[in-house]
Amino acid sequence: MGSRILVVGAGAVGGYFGARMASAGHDITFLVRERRQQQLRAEGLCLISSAGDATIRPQMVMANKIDGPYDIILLSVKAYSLTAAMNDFAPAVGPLTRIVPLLNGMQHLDILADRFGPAAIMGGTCFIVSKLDAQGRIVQTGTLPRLSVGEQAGSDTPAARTIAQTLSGPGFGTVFSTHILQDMWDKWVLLAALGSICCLMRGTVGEVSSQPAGKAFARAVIHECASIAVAAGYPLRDATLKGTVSLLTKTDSTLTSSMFRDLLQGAPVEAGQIIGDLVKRARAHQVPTPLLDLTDLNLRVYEQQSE
Ligand SMILES: NC(=O)C1=CN([C@@H]2O[C@H](COP(=O)(O)OP(=O)(O)OC[C@H]3O[C@@H](n4cnc5c(N)ncnc54)[C@H](OP(=O)(O)O)[C@@H]3O)[C@@H](O)[C@H]2O)C=CC1
Ligand SMILES: CC(C)(CO)C(=O)C(=O)O
Repeated sequence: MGSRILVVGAGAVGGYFGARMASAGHDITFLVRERRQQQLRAEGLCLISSAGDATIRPQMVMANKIDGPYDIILLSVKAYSLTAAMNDFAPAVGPLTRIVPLLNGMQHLDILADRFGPAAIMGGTCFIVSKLDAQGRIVQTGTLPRLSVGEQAGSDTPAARTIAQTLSGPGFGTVFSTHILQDMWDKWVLLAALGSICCLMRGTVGEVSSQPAGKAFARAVIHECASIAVAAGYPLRDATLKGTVSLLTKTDSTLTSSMFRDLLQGAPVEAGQIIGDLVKRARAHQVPTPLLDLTDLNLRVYEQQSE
């Protein structure tokens, strides 16, 4: 019998990967709340995607109807929804359940381990540019999305490989990683730098980099983020760092971070998870981060205005 998979968060990320896996025949159930359930019942779960549009009729469950443990929980809520989500999906966690979080940043790993035990929590990360439109459809743009999963300890076990094989489908690539914490740090450096570039300058990568001082600014932000990774014991490989610099200094790039897109819509942002936690780690290692401090301040003011 195949694994029972609960996707927690039928939004831009979980909805995309979950729908793709469901269309490949995996046993996928989405944990949803009232409003999203009604929307998905009425319209289906619709993907508008560079990898091909699709609409599925998703299998859904509300928190009070969870009927026992699932084998895998794919977690894709925003960081500020994590505590409430953990309370909601707790009945789906049994002694053998593995939780694969796709949140950006790192601090959710400790929060999840405190609640469900370290053995339940795998490492995970994803590359996807997606958002929900006004009708609740998932709009994915750009290159083929990718999901990476692995044991936090880096062990290569048949069980972990099976989970990676299970979390697969058309319309995205899956990587089984034996260095998932490094992958998560690599992604965090990229994302914190991208978030800082876009949020501080209120523009796309290309809009910033095509200004005279833009590339130097982008490089300085990346350097700050990367130096925190070094101090934390997860230095980026030269090729990874070069790739990040190249991606974030392209003058014709329309890339933005999901945090910036949220900010433009006046929505809550994951400032604490993506920037605040990185600044905290920088202070702990005495790494100076004047540009990230500015982003942190900028986003705190935004959050205060939104209260
Ligand atoms: N979007 C992107 O391009 C990328 C995002 N990420 C990361 O992925 C994570 C998820 O982001 P994203 O998918 O964009 O966010 P979205 O806001 O699009 O989706 C989050 C979903 O979680 C649901 N949710 C929250 N709490 C609960 C709960 N208690 N029970 C059930 N559902 C719940 C929300 O449902 P409801 O409608 O009920 O509020 C919403 O549909 C973030 O950490 C983000 O940084 C990573 C890579 C790219
Ligand atoms: C860096 C990027 C665009 C890639 O997935 C992302 O994670 C985000 O915007 O949240």
